[in-house]
Amino acid sequence: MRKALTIAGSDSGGGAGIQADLKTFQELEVYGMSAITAITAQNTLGVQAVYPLSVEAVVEQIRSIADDIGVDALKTGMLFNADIIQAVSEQIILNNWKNIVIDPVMIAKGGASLLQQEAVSALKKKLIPLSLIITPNIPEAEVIIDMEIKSIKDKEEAAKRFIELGVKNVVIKGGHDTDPLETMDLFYDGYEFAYLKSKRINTENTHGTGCTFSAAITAELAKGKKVYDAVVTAKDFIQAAIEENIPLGNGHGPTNHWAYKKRSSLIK
Ligand SMILES: Nc1ncnc2c1ncn2[C@@H]1O[C@H](COP(=O)(O)OP(=O)(O)O)[C@@H](O)[C@H]1O
Ligand SMILES: Cc1ncc(COP(=O)(O)OP(=O)(O)O)c(N)n1
Repeated sequence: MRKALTIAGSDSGGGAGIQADLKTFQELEVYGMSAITAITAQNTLGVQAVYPLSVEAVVEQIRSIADDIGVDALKTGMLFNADIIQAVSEQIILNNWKNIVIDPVMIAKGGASLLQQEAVSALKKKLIPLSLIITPNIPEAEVIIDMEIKSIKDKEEAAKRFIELGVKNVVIKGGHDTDPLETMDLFYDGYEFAYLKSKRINTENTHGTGCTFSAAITAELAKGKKVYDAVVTAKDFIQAAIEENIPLGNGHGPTNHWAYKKRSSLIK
């Protein structure tokens, strides 16, 4: 059984964070494990409260997993502060883990901050150089790379600058693109660009799309897929999950983690 770890925050509403990651791991048939960095009180309307855990609590969870079960691939989501980023980076080096997916979560849909501003520098200096792939949305890429992204050319330039930070691959996601009909995720491995396009689904229920997308990449890497192939599967997974989104609550509802597998079994 292949094993995937998520180091991220808990979303009590179940649409994003640890909960979205574990649902995705399950659907893609890898064994899911978690190290929780923060507990959020959250629902479809937004984040009502954030309770970060201590560095010690985060490290102890990672150690318990590393010492006994092992990890084939891991992703990070909400890391909240520079001390947690430093500690997670140290654990990655100590365990010589290579299949590292960074979802540089910064701000939730309702505007709540999930990463302290001063932690961006630790993310750039400590964690990004250790990672196999990073999956920023456009606002996150703009903060990390410190440039405006308005066009495909800008996305390409930002992708090149990510590689200069030491990460091996990057996907700049297109959920925040202005095109009303299409989303385009730009993949770059330092050599070639690939443009992953899909029909934009007209829905408010997109809570947790970034978490689910990066968790799907992690699951596929854990199974031994090549990076680009993992990204292509993740794009199909998130497209199906958004198309069959679940209208729960009064705000941004979650995506449907069952949709991809349900469709695959119908195709067989
Ligand atoms: N309305 C939509 N229709 C189709 N795909 C979408 C839509 N919104 C987001 N996506 C896809 O979901 C994934 C997450 O993207 P994005 O929303 O940019 O991330 P985040 O949740 O981190 O802000 C990407 O693959 C993106 O193309
Ligand atoms: C605990 C937690 N982690 C991450 C997020 C952000 O998730 P994301 O997939 O970027 O989705 P939205 O916040 O845009 O819906 C979160 N909200 N909570």
